[in-house]
Amino acid sequence: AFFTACELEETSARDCPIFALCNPSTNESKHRFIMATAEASDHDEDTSSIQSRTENPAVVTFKNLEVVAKARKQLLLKGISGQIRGGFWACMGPSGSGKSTLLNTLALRLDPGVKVTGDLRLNGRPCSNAQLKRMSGYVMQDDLFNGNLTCEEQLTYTARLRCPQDTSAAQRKARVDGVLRQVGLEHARHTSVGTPLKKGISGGERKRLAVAQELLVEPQLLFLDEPTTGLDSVTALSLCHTLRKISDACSVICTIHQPQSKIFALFDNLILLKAGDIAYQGPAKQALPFFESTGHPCPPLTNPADHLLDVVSLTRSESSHSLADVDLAAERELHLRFTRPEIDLLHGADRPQLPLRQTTSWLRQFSVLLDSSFKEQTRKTGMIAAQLIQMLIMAILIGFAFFQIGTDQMSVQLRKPVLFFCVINQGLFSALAVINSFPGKRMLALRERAAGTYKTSTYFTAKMLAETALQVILPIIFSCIVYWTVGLQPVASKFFIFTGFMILCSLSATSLALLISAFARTTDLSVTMLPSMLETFRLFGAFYMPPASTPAYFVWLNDISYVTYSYTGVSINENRGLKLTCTSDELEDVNGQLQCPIPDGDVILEADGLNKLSIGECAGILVFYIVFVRFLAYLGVRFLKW
Ligand SMILES: Nc1ncnc2c1ncn2[C@@H]1O[C@H](COP(=O)(O)OP(=O)(O)OP(=O)(O)O)[C@@H](O)[C@H]1O
Repeated sequence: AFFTACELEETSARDCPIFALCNPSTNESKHRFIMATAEASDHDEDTSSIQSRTENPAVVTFKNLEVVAKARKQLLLKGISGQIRGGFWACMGPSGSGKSTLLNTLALRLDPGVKVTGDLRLNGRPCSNAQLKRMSGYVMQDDLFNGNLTCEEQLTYTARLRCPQDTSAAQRKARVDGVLRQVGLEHARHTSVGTPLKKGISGGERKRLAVAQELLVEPQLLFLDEPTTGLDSVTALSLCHTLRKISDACSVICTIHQPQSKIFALFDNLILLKAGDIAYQGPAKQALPFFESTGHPCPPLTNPADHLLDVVSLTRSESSHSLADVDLAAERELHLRFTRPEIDLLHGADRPQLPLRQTTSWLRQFSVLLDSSFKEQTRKTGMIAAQLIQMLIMAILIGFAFFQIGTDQMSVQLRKPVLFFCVINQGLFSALAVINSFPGKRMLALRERAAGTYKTSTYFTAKMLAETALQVILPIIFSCIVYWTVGLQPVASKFFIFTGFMILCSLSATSLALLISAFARTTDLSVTMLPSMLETFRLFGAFYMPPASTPAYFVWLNDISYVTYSYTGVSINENRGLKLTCTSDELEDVNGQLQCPIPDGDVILEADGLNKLSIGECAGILVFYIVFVRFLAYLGVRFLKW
């Protein structure tokens, strides 16, 4: 009775969700009507059967679009053609059929590993990457945020970065409030997004926040890569209801795996892919009748989306059972029936050029990013506390293990390892902190760059500056404890120089960690590479193997190790002017004069070959090292896209 009621009133499928399940009693009559439309549309040159509720939608037209994976020469999209024009579009297909490839190709977010040929037009005109990203939004499958910011702060920073520079603070606030309302996130505006250590908004709310970010600048096209993945059915449906509402104002196209029937009923149009080719393209509601006409009726009470996926997942090996002939015939029929639409590449060319979003200046981007990075840093209280406690424990351990080493002959044996250990310690902890956090941030930066939000250079400079604060404060505290507990030379200038080297050492190690993260990309690979790099630099760090005794073929390792310059710097600082004492038993006769075996620090420096450079030269080399290695890391983030 319910089906009949829906049918009689000609209620749309989305208003009558159960109708979305295949209903044998209605298929036949509907079929006749829809096939007529489908047949008519076969000859419809401009694919006019496309369902659009969007006023003046942007028209994306693609013709003979071919995508080839360069390495394997594999055809990922097989010369497909179509048009996207307003409404809520779903791109469905079995896993590996090319959904993400198509979405990324249309959004011009191309993987460097693929080659694309064919025509792609926006409102009948060729469109550059810069143009498209200024008028479209793209929601990735893995939404990335600054987890320590609240939803409202996240959107406010994005609005400051993406809205035209002359937008007033009040206008931005109104826009942020508007999108929070639009995506149903008002209740969570003051909740932080969350980090692995601190629970924040839910998975569904994260997706909504990702959509809200894109809506801030009123895009004409919104691309979403599997927005419902990882969400429960109720949350997924609610998100799709929101997306459908959004599609009243802009074309929304998403890839989706296996939508429940209620979600399927929300789609206006469908692109169904099968092994890189389009098996169906057109109104979502006409998909079932179309496939029925090709010999694939939807079994009773089956989710239409499941049925469509079953049909396009048919393989010849699967069909080699008793129904083989029927299946093969049906598959052939499917190919014959779906005539590729005639695509008019110039469709929409008569419209005025779509307005481009203005970009913000470098300085504006820098100040917003610096502000948000500082805020993020100050909120990482757990992480900062852990680093502080770790540093305090190490400083106290070193301080009391080498407590007041004094100036006797024995102190020579203790002075070298304590100085070297301080250098190593400063490098290790700061480098580990960076290596664990940077790869995630790098992905966020790449996403924002792809969206045209900010430049890599602004992001990198702001982030470096914000993080340097912590990398400077911790070594200062460390130095204050260790220097006086160990009893190094009690001279103020020497204490400041020692502290300066601890800071330079910490910054050098973090620079190295940044470089590794920038090239290795993932935390796993970075964590694997960092220790071997640090160990190499420790081995060739002028302590175990003084420069004078380093084999000639390894001298270059000595030269590129930041440990060499840090250790040499603190050694010169500590040993210059150091007068060593000895007991009367230890006195030696040298040229008729009684003196200590090692009378002063200069003898130690000479014996270890550490007197080739001055303190200023060591500090200068470290400053150059920090700038150079960070510049290389920037190039890695800027140009490597793997
Ligand atoms: N850069 C690339 N190099 C080589 N092969 C690629 C590349 N990108 C995608 N592919 C291959 O293209 C095919 C389609 O991939 P795509 O990610 O588009 O599929 P999908 O339909 O989105 O799959 P899923 O639903 O599982 O995410 C897959 O076989 C994939 O391995």
